[in-house]
Amino acid sequence: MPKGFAALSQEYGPFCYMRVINQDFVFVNDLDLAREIFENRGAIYSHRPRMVMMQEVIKRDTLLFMNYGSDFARIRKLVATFLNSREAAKYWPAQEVESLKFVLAVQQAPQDALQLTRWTSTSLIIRLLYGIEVRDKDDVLVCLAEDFARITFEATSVGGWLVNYIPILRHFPSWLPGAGFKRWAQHAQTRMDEFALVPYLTAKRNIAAGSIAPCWIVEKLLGASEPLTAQDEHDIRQTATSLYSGGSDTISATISSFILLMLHHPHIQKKAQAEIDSVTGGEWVPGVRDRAQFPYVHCVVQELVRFAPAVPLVAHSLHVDDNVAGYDIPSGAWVMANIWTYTHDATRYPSPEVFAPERFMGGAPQEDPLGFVFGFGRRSCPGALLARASVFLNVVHLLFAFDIVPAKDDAGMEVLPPLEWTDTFVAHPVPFVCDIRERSAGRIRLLEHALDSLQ
Ligand code: HEM
Repeated sequence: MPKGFAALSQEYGPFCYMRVINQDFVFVNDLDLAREIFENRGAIYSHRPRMVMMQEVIKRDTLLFMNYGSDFARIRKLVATFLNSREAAKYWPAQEVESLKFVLAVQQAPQDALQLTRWTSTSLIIRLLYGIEVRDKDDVLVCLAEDFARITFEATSVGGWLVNYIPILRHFPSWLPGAGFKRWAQHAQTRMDEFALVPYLTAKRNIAAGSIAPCWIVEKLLGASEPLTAQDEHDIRQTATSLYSGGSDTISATISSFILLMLHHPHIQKKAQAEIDSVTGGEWVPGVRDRAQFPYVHCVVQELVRFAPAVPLVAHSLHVDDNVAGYDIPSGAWVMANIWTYTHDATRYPSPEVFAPERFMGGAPQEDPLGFVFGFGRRSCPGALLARASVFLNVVHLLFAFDIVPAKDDAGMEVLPPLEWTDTFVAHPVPFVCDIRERSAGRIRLLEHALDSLQ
């Protein structure tokens, strides 16, 4: 999908307009224009489009789907009590624990590396929000996060549901012929309710039993100076669900992309490992506070999010007609930030199809994609700092411990999986196999020791 939309941009330029049935779509294909629209004109362009299936049939009210207004402001303010730049370092120890657990689990079951990326990202967010430990990759909370991501994609896919274009259909009873979408929605709603309620009710039970680890929910439920109203509790639950849904799939996709890209670029893998080895001597395990000592690893992370942005396309909307650079943008249009196109713009990133961390080094580095792959303006990703620290940790710990190499087929030939990504809202590499080999037993012992000292 992103490549398809990028092709549209090459054909039609910085703006591309299309109408599907009765719905207007505007693709913003140029980064400067995106900044003008989503940042300078953020007071107008911070709504989300009307997505009837998601918002009104399945009735999801997570932050990602909320309109800009007073409810949004209230939830975003609560989000800021969990994620803000002053408190980011507070989470580093937990992030280091989760990253080390992840790498040690990969050592035990390298064939499960991709599923383990889902486990580690879900585990981190669940632990910080709800104080619950997610024990393994088959845990119900990991499955719920996976289902949430799948249902979100299916419910919001453009052209997927007639009800998105003819909203009155949402009033059809589910037994009528042609109302199969209602039955699908009922199932989706049940699953999404479970996603919101299972961790929340588990945390509340643990609070009642006096057996909960420090976490955001405890701070909010027990730390309030006045008794909580039903609205307060609803907001706390909604905020936690918003963060759980925003955080689990995106980091997992980024780390899976990293593994795939390392298979294709062994010389870059070796260069990053050489940096890690020269700094650590292979004798200590890096943490978040050591980031500045690994400039090349940082460039690998920048190139990773440029080459394979986890969220390649983002929809904003507006509630008044507007005109930008001579183009009319009608009220209610889906105004799409075509992030994949910005990261593959050859005028900004020469030879964009080449994976080259070196583009961010030297006296004239190319623009840092971390400045825009998390979105724009008032809707930009609140989890960016947390994500940046976790991606760094996962990358540096994987490279410290392993060589990531192609698997071999029955004839002993190396199999290099294709560089292909799913066309879902969060883009994962198409599932692939690879071989992940320990660099030395001593390094694994160091990781175990680092984990013991943090727990
Ligand atoms: C590599 C990891 C991540 C990437 C690439 C990413 C990217 C994005 C993007 C592009 C948006 C939409 C911004 C816009 O509309 O302009 C977004 C929204 C959001 N993200 Fe992230 N994200 C990541 C990790 C996280 C994490 C770890 C969390 C939570 C802990 C999170 C929570 C959210 C939420 C709640 C929203 C909705 C914000 C709103 O609608 O106001 N994200 N993210």
